[in-house]
Amino acid sequence: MWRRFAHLSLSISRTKLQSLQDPTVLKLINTFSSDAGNDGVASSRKPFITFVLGGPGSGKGTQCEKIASIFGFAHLSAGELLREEMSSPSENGELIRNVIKEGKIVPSAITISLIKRGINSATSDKILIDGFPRSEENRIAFEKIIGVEPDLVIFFECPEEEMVKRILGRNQGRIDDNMETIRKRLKVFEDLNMPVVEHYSSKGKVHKITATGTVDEIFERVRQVFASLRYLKAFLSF
Ligand SMILES: Nc1ncnc2c1ncn2[C@@H]1O[C@H](COP(=O)(O)OP(=O)(O)O)[C@@H](O)[C@H]1O
Ligand SMILES: Nc1ccn([C@@H]2O[C@H](COP(=O)(O)OP(=O)(O)O)[C@@H](O)[C@H]2O)c(=O)n1
Ligand SMILES: [Mg+2]
Repeated sequence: MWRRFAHLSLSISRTKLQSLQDPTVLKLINTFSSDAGNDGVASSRKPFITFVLGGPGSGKGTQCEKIASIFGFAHLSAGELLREEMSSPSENGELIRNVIKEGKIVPSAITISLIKRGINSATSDKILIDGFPRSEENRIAFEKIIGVEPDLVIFFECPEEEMVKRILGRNQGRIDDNMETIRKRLKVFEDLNMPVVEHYSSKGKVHKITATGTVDEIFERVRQVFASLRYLKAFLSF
């Protein structure tokens, strides 16, 4: 069982922290103080899990790399893990290829087993899970198998035409970066991924980031969210 993540070995009192009146900090105090321990991953300590969501091409991967390098998070991209699995001699390779080519969602059991392996081998207990959960089915299966909810959800909001422009300029040779698959991915995003964003919004876990502008302008918005985590960390021993 994971130990309480920030098991209240506070250097100052909870009351004093709450007197700071910063809504992000208050939300995180509640998050850190709740015991969501489970045996879903093989760590004695519950990792701090951030889901990073947004439409295809909204800049999730780009921003995650910066968050990882500046704030010391491990970055697990669900799409990247699936592409690696697809290219390895895996029994699921053909299935994954067909699903990705169609812009659909790979069965949760496959994706979650890759994520679980990633969490277990991560060198940081702060984890970014990029591009997951992509559907309510993904979300419910993760919460059941891993046994925790995310501590934080970042949602990149970006207009469709900007996402399409970025994907078409990405040039990574991906089998799904063509106009026919992009259309399907945008529809899957609206139909299946937005309900996940709405679910976590209703739980007060979502930080919505306007994902237009330069990479650095967007990162400045992201940085503020993570800077408040770091600020909180100064008061908590974890
Ligand atoms: N703010 C931005 N402005 C212009 N291009 C961007 C921006 N952020 C990312 N890109 C580029 O857009 C493409 C998609 O970004 P990526 O991070 O792969 O998005 P996602 O992971 O959400 O699909 C990449 O080629 C990336 O370099
Ligand atoms: N949780 C996930 C994540 C990705 N995928 C598949 O992998 C594809 C690429 O995901 P990705 O996250 O790399 O794509 P981008 O949003 O980064 O462009 C998706 O369109 C899905 O087909 C999935 O099935 N389940
Ligand atoms: Mg990506």
